[in-house]
Amino acid sequence: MDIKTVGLACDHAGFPLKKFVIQYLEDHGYQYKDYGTYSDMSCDYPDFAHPLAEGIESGEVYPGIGICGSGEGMAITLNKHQGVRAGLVWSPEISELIRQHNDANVIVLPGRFIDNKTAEKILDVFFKTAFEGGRHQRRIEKIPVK
Ligand SMILES: O=C(CO)[C@H](O)[C@H](O)[C@H](O)COP(=O)(O)O
Repeated sequence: MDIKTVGLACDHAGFPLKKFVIQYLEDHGYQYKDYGTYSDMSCDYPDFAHPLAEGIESGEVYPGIGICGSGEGMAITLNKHQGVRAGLVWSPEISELIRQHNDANVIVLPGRFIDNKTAEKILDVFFKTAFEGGRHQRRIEKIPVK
């Protein structure tokens, strides 16, 4: 994938894993923009998911990484935006598939259910995997609500 500035968003439950992800991005030389939250104080994931989605839709960031406890709240909110294809990922295999088949522009991680090592493997695969196009292009074109 053609990485520009990586967009980040999390809630309090995703904050510990986001700190690890930021270190990962810095270690690999990736630029990033962090839409918050910036601590583990209890907060509401939509307040950070919507700004990330808007950053994806405007082209300010690509790709995005969303993190909350289960990943579900982030994924549900991000996918309300027509320009976002966010995939919830818990294994490297799913990470590969959301790029190959779904051309996901945001990866969502369940911060309370994966460890740092697994997150690292998931991100390695996400960043290096290309969209396959073909039949999958036809399918993603049918996703937006007319
Ligand atoms: O959105 C979620 C669940 O679908 C996330 O996992 C949240 O991080 C979680 O709900 C936060 O829970 P908490 O009890 O308020 O810490």
